[in-house]
Amino acid sequence: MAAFKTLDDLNDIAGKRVLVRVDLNVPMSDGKVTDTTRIERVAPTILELAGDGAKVILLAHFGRPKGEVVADMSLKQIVPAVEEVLDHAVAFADDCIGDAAAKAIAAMHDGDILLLENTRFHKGEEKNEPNFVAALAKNGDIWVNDAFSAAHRAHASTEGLGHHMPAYAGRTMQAELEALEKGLGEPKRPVVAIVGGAKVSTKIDLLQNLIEKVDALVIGGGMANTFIAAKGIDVGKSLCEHDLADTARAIMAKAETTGCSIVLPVDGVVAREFKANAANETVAIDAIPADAMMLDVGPQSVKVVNEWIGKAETLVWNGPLGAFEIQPFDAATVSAAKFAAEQTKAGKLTSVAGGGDTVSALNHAGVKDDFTYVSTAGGAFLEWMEGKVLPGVAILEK
Ligand SMILES: Nc1ncnc2c1ncn2[C@@H]1O[C@H](COP(=O)(O)OP(=O)(O)O)[C@@H](O)[C@H]1O
Ligand SMILES: O=C(OP(=O)(O)O)[C@H](O)COP(=O)(O)O
Repeated sequence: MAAFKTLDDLNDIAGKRVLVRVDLNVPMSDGKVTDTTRIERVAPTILELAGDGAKVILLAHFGRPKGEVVADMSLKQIVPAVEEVLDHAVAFADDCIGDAAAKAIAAMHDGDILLLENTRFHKGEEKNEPNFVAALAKNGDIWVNDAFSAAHRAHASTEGLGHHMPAYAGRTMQAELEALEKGLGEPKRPVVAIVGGAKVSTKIDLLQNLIEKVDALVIGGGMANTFIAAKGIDVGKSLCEHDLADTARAIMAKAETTGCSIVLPVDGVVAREFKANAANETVAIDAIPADAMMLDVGPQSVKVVNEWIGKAETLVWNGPLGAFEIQPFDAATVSAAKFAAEQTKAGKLTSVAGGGDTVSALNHAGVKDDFTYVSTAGGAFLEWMEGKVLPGVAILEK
C-alpha cells in the first residue's frame, strides 16, 4: 500500500491556506451537473479541512480547453452543485493565479471554501511549467491531492505543487487506492475488461499493457469504432480516430500472443443525428451506412458482452458501450450494467467500474450501488490496473 502523509498527519491547520486538488470534471447537460458523484467523493476532505479552520482553496480542471479561456468550460457553472453537496458556501475566483486569486484568498476567513477557475485555462498546467507551478504555489501553505481520477496526469496542480510545499493525500485519494488494492490487487481469473467511451486517443495506448493483465478485452463506444475501422470496415460518420488504426492493429496482434481475447461488436445501432430518439436502425457491423454513425453496440453484441461478463470472476469497466446520455443509445450500457450488477449480487463476480461518465451511466442504469466498487477514476484506474506509477500518487510518496 502506498506510504504517504494523510490528513491525519496535519496538525494546527487553523488559518492555513490549504490548496486542495479535486476532480470536478463532472458530466453536464444544459448547464447542469448530471452526476455529482465526484463532488460527493471529495466532500469529506473539504469539509474536514474547513471544519479544522483551514482556508480551503480548491484547484480543479474542467474539460480540455488546452490552455485557452473557454467560457463553457468555466468552473463557475459548477459552484451551485458544489455548494449543494457540501451544504456550505463556496466563493469563486476568476483565475487560479495572479491578482484575482490573491484577492479572493485575502478575503477568506478561517473555515471558508474558495474554488479557483479552471487550471487548464493556462498552458502551464498541462506542461507542468515551473513558473506556473510557482504562481499556484504562492496561493497556499500546504497541498492536498484528492484527485485520484486525475493522478495519471503529471500536471502543475496534480504533481508539480508537491515539489513546492508539504504534500498530503486527501481522504478520497486514500480510499480509492485502498479499495482498488482490495478489489483488484490479486484479481480472480478470468478477468474481463470493458473499455468504451469517447477518449480514444488518451486511452488506446494503455490497452497495450492492459491486454497482458486481462483474459478478455471487450471494446465498445468510440474505441470500438476505431478498432473496427482498423480492420478495414467502413464505420461511416461514427466517432473514430482513423489515425490510430496502426495502434489498434498492433494491440490486436499483441493480444494474439498474450492470449487475451479481443471482443469487438458484431452489430451496431446507427443514426444520422446525435440526438435523443433520432431515427435509428440496427445493422451488422460491416453494413454501417456511409452517412450514419454507430451510437451504440447492437443487441447481438450485447449478448456476447453479457456472455463474457457471465464467464468472468472479475470485471473492470471504463467507458460506456454507447452514447448512453441519449435514448435509445443507452440500451447496451444499461443491459451490461444490470447483468454485471446481478452477477455481483449473486456472489459470482467482483465488479469494479470507474470514470466520470461510466459512474453516471451506472447511476442511469440504477445499479451504481450494486457493483463491488465504483471508482471516480477512468483513465487513472486503468493505468493503476496496468501497474503504472501514477505521477499524482508518486509525488505524495516522496
Ligand atoms: N459510439 C459512440 N459515439 C459517440 N460517443 C460515444 C459513443 N460511445 C460512447 N460515447 C460517449 O463517450 C463518453 C464517455 O467517454 P469517456 O469520457 O471515455 O468515459 P469516462 O468519463 O467514464 O472515462 C460519453 O459521453 C458517451 O456519450
Ligand atoms: O474525467 C477524467 O478522466 P476519465 O474520463 O478517465 O474518467 C479526469 O478528470 C481526467 O481528465 P482528462 O482525461 O481530460 O485528463
